[in-house]
Amino acid sequence: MREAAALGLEHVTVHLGGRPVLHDLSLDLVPGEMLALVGPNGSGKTTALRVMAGALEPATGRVLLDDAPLADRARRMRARDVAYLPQGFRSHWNLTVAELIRLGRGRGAGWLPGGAGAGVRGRPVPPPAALDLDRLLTRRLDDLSGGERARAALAWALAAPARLLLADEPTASLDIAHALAVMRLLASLRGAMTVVVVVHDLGLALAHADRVAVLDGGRLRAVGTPRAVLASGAADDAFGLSFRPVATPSGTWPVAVAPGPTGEAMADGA
Ligand SMILES: Nc1ncnc2c1ncn2[C@@H]1O[C@H](COP(=O)(O)OP(=O)(O)OP(=O)(O)O)[C@@H](O)[C@H]1O
Repeated sequence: MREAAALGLEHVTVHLGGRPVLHDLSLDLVPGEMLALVGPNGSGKTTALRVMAGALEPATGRVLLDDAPLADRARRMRARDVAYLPQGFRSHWNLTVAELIRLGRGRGAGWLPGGAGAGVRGRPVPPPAALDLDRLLTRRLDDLSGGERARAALAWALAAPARLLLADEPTASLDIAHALAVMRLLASLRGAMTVVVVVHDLGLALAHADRVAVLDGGRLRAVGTPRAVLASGAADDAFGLSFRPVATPSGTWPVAVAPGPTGEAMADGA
């Protein structure tokens, strides 16, 4: 099996529209980990992901993939190692779901229709059913709902042979059950792939990621285990809310909670 990718950002600064958007961002991904990137709107999550994907050149600093500058890698080689799922991904063509997935495979991978267990160069490839796509394979993208299209887009990204997945809000348009299924699926790829996922639902992020990175105002405010990040207060500061872990009937999940509209927690039994 090929090793999961190691990626590092070294003192990355990005300016967009004449404004600094990322400030001196340094972050090392642990090979095979799942890292959730969280932060308020406009905090720089998409920009950071684009830099990691090599889609955006930093003004200063550099990006290393397996200890070599990403910028030195030919675009085609980059695509073989890094699967980047942009926010609100749209295909140029009105393909069927199966065709879109084949397009992903065209980046050198092998999608296995309906087959689980086998994989791409040793990496397991989830079957379409893992994204609830098995009944949608012959449907065209324009005829799908937003959430169905989002799941097809993730399948496209996962069909690549990449060892690093950069997924920008893959759960944004999904219902709670599909969002949970996607996070569980990404978590199941740990070890074989390094996964960075931008997610707005802090509960999902904290419950599934090995580590969480909090961006705020283009700066990295905290990075660490969900428990440590929650305890650091970085999320509270970034969002201006109060989050805390709660015990659930299924165990001690670090679920993020915020006050209700009145500023009060919901009363027991309400
Ligand atoms: N092309 C651009 N030109 C100028 N400013 C930009 C450009 N793209 C993004 N920005 C600005 O950069 C900042 C970071 O944007 P980015 O998309 O990285 O944020 P984000 O954390 O992903 O936000 P969201 O949660 O809303 O998706 C924002 O203030 C945004 O307005």
